[in-house]
Amino acid sequence: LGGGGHSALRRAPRARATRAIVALDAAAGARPPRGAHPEFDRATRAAPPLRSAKSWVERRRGEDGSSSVAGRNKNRARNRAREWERLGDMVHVRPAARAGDATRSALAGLGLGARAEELAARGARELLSDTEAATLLAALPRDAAAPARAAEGGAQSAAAGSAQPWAGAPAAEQPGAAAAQRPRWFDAITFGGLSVGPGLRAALSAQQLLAPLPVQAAAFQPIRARENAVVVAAPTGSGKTLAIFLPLVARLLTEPPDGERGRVGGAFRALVIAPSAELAAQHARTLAHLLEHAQRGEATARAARDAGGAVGGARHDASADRLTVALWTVADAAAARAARLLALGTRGGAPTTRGDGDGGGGASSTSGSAASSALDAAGATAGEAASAELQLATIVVATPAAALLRVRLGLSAKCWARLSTVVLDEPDALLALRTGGASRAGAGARSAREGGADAADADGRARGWWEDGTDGDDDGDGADDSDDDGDDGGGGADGDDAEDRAAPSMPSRAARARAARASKRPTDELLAIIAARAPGGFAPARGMRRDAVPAMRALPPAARAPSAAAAGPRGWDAPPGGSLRGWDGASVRAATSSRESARDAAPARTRAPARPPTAPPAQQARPVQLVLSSATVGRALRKRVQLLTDGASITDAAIVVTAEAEGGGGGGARAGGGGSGRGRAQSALMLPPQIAHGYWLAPDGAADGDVCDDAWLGLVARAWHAWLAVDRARAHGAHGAGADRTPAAAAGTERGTHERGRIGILFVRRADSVADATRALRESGRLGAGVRVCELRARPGAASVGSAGEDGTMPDAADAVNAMADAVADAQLGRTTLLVASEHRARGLDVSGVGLVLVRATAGASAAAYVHCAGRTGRAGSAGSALALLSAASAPAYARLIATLGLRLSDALCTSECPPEAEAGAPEAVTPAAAAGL
Ligand SMILES: Nc1ncnc2c1ncn2[C@@H]1O[C@H](COP(=O)(O)OP(=O)(O)OP(=O)(O)O)[C@@H](O)[C@H]1O
Repeated sequence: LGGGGHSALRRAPRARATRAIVALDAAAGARPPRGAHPEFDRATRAAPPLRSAKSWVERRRGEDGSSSVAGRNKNRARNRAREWERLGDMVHVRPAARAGDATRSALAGLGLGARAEELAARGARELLSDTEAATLLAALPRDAAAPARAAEGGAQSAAAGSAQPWAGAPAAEQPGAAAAQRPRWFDAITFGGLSVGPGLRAALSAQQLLAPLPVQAAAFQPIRARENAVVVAAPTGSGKTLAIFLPLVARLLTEPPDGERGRVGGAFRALVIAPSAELAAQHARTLAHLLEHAQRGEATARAARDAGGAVGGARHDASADRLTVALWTVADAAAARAARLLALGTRGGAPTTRGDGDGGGGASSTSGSAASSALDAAGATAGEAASAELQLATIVVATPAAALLRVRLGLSAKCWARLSTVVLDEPDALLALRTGGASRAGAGARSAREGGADAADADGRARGWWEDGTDGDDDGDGADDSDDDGDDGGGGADGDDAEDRAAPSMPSRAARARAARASKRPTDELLAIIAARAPGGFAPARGMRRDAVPAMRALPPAARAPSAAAAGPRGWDAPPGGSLRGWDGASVRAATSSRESARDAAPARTRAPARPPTAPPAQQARPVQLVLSSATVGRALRKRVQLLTDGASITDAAIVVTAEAEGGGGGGARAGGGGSGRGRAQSALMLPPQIAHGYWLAPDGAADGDVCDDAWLGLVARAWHAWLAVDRARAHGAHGAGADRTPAAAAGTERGTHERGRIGILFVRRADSVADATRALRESGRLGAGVRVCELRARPGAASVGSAGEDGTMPDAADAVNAMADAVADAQLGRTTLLVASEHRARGLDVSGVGLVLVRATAGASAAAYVHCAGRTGRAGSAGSALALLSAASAPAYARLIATLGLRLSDALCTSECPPEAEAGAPEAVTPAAAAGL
């Protein structure tokens, strides 16, 4: 096969490997019939011609297919890999093409001769469909993976081009060497092959998840092995959530926390930060499900072992064995009160520091000793409450502001001792990138002052691409907070909300402004604190200019420099010069450290802070793993992460896992990704290719923005009905060219057939428009009598702190999660639901069966926001439609966006008047990579 083929296969988990086999088959002469299926024709036109793969294979046959090919020409190999993957897409549309012999010879060529025989024995005269492949692959001996991994060297040599026939017998019957020759990709095609234990596998099969998706296979080992930094970049709906949680939970389940042999549960070991309460609640529920099943499975296995005396009859301490998950999405009353006092305590006073002779820190500013002691009392109580919770919770899922509020209140040093992983889900939203745009002028200026990364990022190429205020920035800017509620990642709005609830009398505008300022970049601040408090910090510096990171710069040197940490535990000593000035959270931090030192080493006010009593010796500490996951990983984000992880570049600092080839098909962002290898490996915005895109244009004069007037309601209704018609036509199999049939023609086919429920999501721009839009749509009745219209949003107060894992239950974390579950259940009963959500909260939400996304496009719409909204449909390979609702003002922006993303518009999903710009926006016109400045 040559190096290219092998490197493709080595990287390939189940689906791709299957496809590669099929592609090989086709290339070996079994050309699938053109015109057999309209989709197939489309695919063959869009994908590179089969011919090229065939000639490539033939060429390679004539050459020495040795590993040196890959070594000599990596780029070429990568290009070939892409071809394979694209070819592979076609397997879905030609499951019945006949090529049994060719398949067998392909399998034999891959060293899988016995499998080929097995296929033949089954009378398989067809190419493998995905289902067949899954069946076949599931039948493989699970344990076969172990010897292969043990003899990695052999596997690598196989992957590098020296494949030898694999006997194909079950592992037990194979000589170790033969098993070792199996290519590694082959081992990763089942969850068992990934070393996912039986408990976790039970959790997965309870959800009918039978084999890992590509990104899950790719990310498993790096995260499981606690690599310092892992970036998971894959299209929306490609399975990133489990790609991260599976290896994380697998590790937590099997490895005792650092320094605690024999103990698995309890103790805060992982922090998952999500940009919205909705997403955090969804993650908490996913984790709770995994833990519940996994631990039940483990408990059963252990009971069996106990019964057999394998563990010497020792009784397990249940609490030490159980992992639990806690959800922090809003501040609890104590934390809110403490935060209020903190704000009051620092009112009007410049942040003071330990170094200036006042060991009490920032609490001792102009507000006097009464406020200061109240602050200490409230903060200590809240801090202790949070600390106590962390003694029980193994995984905390939180929004940044909610986590920060508790962390600031002074978690005891003990809490940090076992932390091993921090997950930033949607890091670009969490880190609130500001890369240009008028509304960011102030932020840009601030960044420039701070010499931060933002100024450097704000170049022409990145501008506009990452101008993604909808994803958090707006919330971070105190003045804009009024347009949102709850706790967006951008900035601590939840803290404010909680304050309002807990202490309605509080709102001094100045204090609120200060609080907002202090939490301007809560994720940065959180990471800075973690870097300082967790014994191992983040990964060691490599050519890092620490001064470039505002939050890091504010940290005391002992906390910042891993080399310094080696000399002694991290603490809160004042930086040289005794000033913490220049860091937004300085006063709060000073107050926090004051309380800690008061607890840890009284009397604190007269002496330097003591070292945390329980911090393990620095030389034992491993760095905290940082995992980032997003469909939109671009240049600016990489730069920020580079700084946060102290890496010379993100590719050096982190293992970057992408599954772009799997999801970024012909119409998606990948269309333009054929540039440099770097651009491809770290592609920018990714939407799966099976989403059909379209738009509906409002009548002239319709307002832009979230106005719920008659014209707008009519537009929503028209788009909704048109989609229903198309979707029904598709579902009833009378689609002909599928999405390309007209709604009217399609509508005629629906009568007399069984209806399944549909789920759509309508995105409006502002969170406070959600309720209005929902009400207006309900009252207008234009969607039809049977359609339920529901808000998809966590109401402040509905989210709660809770834990799960002990009994497998999760408190009702957020209305949003329940609304999603209801919609799915209703759809199964044949009812149709339209969920209404705000763009801010689009990221990560996973409602299975969403067929339509309606995006209310505005003039300032950003590409990333569109990707995340549209990505709520077409998940895990399912079909979906994304319709933009345009006004005259927003149409040009939409057209640009479509061109930038390289999307194709579906005729059936567009109004007849197509904006000329959109028509002109051929996929090749602007490549995403170029637009993102990759
Ligand atoms: N191994 C699997 N097999 C089949 N379906 C899966 C598998 N893993 C995950 N899924 C399904 O894929 C869907 C999307 O997964 P997930 O939410 O992790 O996507 P994501 O990549 O995080 O998307 P986003 O970028 O939008 O957050 C979920 O409904 C999930 O149940």
